[in-house]
Amino acid sequence: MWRRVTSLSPVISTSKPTSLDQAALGFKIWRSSFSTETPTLVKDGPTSFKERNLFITFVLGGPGSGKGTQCHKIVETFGFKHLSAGELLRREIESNSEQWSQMLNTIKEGRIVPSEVTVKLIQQEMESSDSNKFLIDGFPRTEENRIAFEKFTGLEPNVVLFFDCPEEEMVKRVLNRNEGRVDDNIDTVKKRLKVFEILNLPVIDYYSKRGKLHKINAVGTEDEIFEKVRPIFSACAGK
Ligand SMILES: Nc1ncnc2c1ncn2[C@@H]1O[C@H](COP(=O)(O)OP(=O)(O)O)[C@@H](O)[C@H]1O
Ligand SMILES: O=c1ccn([C@@H]2O[C@H](COP(=O)(O)OP(=O)(O)O)[C@@H](O)[C@H]2O)c(=O)[nH]1
Ligand SMILES: [Mg+2]
Repeated sequence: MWRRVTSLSPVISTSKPTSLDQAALGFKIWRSSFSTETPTLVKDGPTSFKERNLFITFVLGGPGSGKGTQCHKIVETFGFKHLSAGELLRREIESNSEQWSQMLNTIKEGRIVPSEVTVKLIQQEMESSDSNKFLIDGFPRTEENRIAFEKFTGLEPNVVLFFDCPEEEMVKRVLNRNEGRVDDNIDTVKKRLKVFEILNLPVIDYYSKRGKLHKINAVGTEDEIFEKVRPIFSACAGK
């Protein structure tokens, strides 16, 4: 039986760091030097971020819920710069960066890469872009990701989108995605769904409580879903 993973009152506490939660899920933990108390990135972010008056959108949802697809439509219509956290990690793996094999194993097992790595990649992309409107797709995945992003960039999202999709539909879409991804197989998808429920729903809950969350029913055609997304940005973009 598939369930709809939309409960916003998770049994798991929202305030604990992910390493414990990942351990609770039975995962081996990728030990990183990272701790939110010992930053290796620039704490509070580069001053240029504050001067740039950025508009940040986080795009969340389970695997296959349509985040990337809707981001492309938002970019076409509203001209955001799209940063997919998963794509940035896959690019790092392909470039044989220092920790590529740990990243690859983490993704294969559906676990979450340490915040230090992901935040650094996102921050670098934001620094090198002229855009002042960013769609950050598939991040933050955990409360620890969220806290690390805020701490190191000094930024918070203006808007958070949550594509709410039944598990059965997400599984069907992922297994038909056909992009040759190492994590698009039934075993990894089951793990990713579990990780989504335990680690990502608390982040969604956090933004819901702060009035930033736009929950969108992600069942329907791509165009039907985009018609629910459009009004969220029309108000600020005049379209
Ligand atoms: N509304 C939709 N209905 C059916 N298939 C969809 C829909 N939106 C996206 N897809 C397809 O589902 C797969 C997963 O979509 P994607 O945007 O990559 O999701 P995510 O980034 O959330 O994992 C892709 O093959 C995509 O073409
Ligand atoms: O902030 C992130 C984003 C992605 N991932 C890893 O990258 C995988 C693929 O992420 P992506 O967003 O591309 O997957 P999608 O949800 O779009 O299918 C995830 O399962 C994680 O293993 C991660 O560790 N941290
Ligand atoms: Mg995606």
